Amino acid sequence: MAQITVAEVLVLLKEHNLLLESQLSSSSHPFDQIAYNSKLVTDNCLFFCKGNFKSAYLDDARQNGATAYMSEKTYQNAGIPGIIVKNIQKAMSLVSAAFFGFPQDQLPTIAYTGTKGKTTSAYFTKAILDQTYQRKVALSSTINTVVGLKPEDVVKSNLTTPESLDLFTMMRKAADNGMSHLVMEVSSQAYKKNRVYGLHYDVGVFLNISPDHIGRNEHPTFADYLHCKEQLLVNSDVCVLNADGTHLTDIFYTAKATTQPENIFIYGRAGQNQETEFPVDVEYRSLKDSLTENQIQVTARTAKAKQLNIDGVYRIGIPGDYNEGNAVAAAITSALMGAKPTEIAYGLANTTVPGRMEIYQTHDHGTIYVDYAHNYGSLHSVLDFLKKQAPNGKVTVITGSTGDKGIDRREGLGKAINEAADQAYLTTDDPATEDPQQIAKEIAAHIDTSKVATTYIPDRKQAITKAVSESQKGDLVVVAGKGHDQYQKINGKNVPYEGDAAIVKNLVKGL
Ligand SMILES: CC(=O)N[C@H]1[C@@H](OP(=O)(O)OP(=O)(O)OC[C@H]2O[C@@H](n3ccc(=O)[nH]c3=O)[C@H](O)[C@@H]2O)O[C@H](CO)[C@@H](O)[C@@H]1O[C@H](C)C(=O)N[C@@H](C)C(=O)N[C@H](CCC(=O)O)C(=O)O
Ligand SMILES: Nc1ncnc2c1ncn2[C@@H]1O[C@H](COP(=O)(O)OP(=O)(O)OP(=O)(O)O)[C@@H](O)[C@H]1O
Repeated sequence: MAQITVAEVLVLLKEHNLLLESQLSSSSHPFDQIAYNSKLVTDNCLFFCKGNFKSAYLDDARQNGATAYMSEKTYQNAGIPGIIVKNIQKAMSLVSAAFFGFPQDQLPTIAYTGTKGKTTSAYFTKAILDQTYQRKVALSSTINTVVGLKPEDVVKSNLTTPESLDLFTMMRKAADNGMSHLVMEVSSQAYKKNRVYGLHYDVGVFLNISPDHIGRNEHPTFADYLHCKEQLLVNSDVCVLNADGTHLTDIFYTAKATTQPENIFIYGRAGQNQETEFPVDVEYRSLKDSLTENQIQVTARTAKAKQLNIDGVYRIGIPGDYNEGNAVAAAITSALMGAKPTEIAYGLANTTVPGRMEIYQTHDHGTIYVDYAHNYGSLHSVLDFLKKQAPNGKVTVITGSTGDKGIDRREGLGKAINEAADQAYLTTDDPATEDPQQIAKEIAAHIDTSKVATTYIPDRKQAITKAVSESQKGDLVVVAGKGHDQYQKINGKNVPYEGDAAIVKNLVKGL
């Protein structure tokens, strides 16, 4: 049973210079539970007060069995003693790791960060390593969290990277279930909010960065966004970097500050004019990229890369030329964890990722793609790819954009549509407290509507139905932004929604 004593908590906090005051004397009395949500508190619990906290939650926690609290401020009438710390998020992460017995020591971890491709790369990696390690690969991703082999060990995720206490809980379960590795996505918010403070990874991958998540409640500036993402490299033993993205020099020197260059692997597309003074270790070239799959040739260029033993031709079961880079990242990280080329080949050919370039064929109408693209970088990649693949077919996109966050996405989506789509249906996507029609207008402001026929249909299902049923053979229709999400976030509520994939799946039956 997981436990931690008061003395252990205090030593840990002192070691990290986080302790301000303790109203508890250092003792070997253990806490049986730790929690940050008062509703989940049980007997003899150490309760963390963090975030948008109300003192009523502390009363609730005490009534449910909390015997001490930890917080950045003192609550005079708490009725239980407090441990006051400089930074509650950092303290909670450190205490959670210790409470659960440092599960990361039993679970070699591959972590992905990047503006785009984290989920896809994580799924590729899990599919490969599942071959090598008899499916015993745990996963922490935006879509699902996997801690074991039973159906109940797979649950839907709430965040891309969970709160620290939840992350260490899942890692403990995975280790106890005999899982051999963990593949996880690490968002920039996870660093901003210290959800992964103190966690080290065996391999950390920096996929790419482009402006996103900048604004209210997220990152104040691009520099802050980049800084947060780069923390993954500072906390990784081996770093894998993509030469095809921007800011490589900055990213490389961040990695080099804590990692020997022989443990830094750079991969890139052959013939690409990369922004790099560093040699590319693993090069790939596209042999085939079609509307249904890719094929790549991977070649090691340096001595350390040759030791990975991954040279060869690989088929990738998910379309989109940008998935070639995601696949190479997964091949490198899997090889570092012991995967053989046959296992890499199987994993890359057989991975599917819910809501990422899912293909739905019709008999007499167009081909429909359900994809999670919801900013400039991703929508541009998808539309650009499809336009190149079907120069004579019409490319139609159905999309909206979120309210109250990612405001700059509206311009980005409009730009991407303007560059490569022939037709756009603007609709609703998690408008929160905003008016979806106003959001659509802001997207449309960046579209030359004399060139790209643009229509606003508020009901998302109606917009999808119209676009799909009007498409002709050879046309390509992209339903972008929501994938399998089964809700619309409206005025603080998750309003049930069928999901793009479910709607399209039903629609194409009769077409
Ligand atoms: C702004 C922000 O980061 N908020 C996160 C934060 O919220 P918070 O700590 O302020 O929590 P809160 O819900 O306001 O409640 C305050 C505290 O009171 C407690 N409480 C509350 C009610 C009660 O009855 N009793 C009680 O004890 C809560 O458990 C909590 O500890 O901690 C919560 C988990 O503990 C997160 O769910 C929440 O993420 C919000 C919802 C969120 O969606 N964040 C997004 C921006 C995010 O992190 N996204 C990234 C992906 C983006 C990317 O790709 O970069 C992600 O990793 O998912
Ligand atoms: N390497 C890439 N470069 C550009 N676009 C990509 C890349 N990989 C995936 N995409 C696009 O981004 C979308 C989201 O991909 P994925 O879920 O793998 O990324 P993510 O980093 O997990 O995204 P998010 O943070 O939005 O959850 C895909 O549906 C696809 O449109």
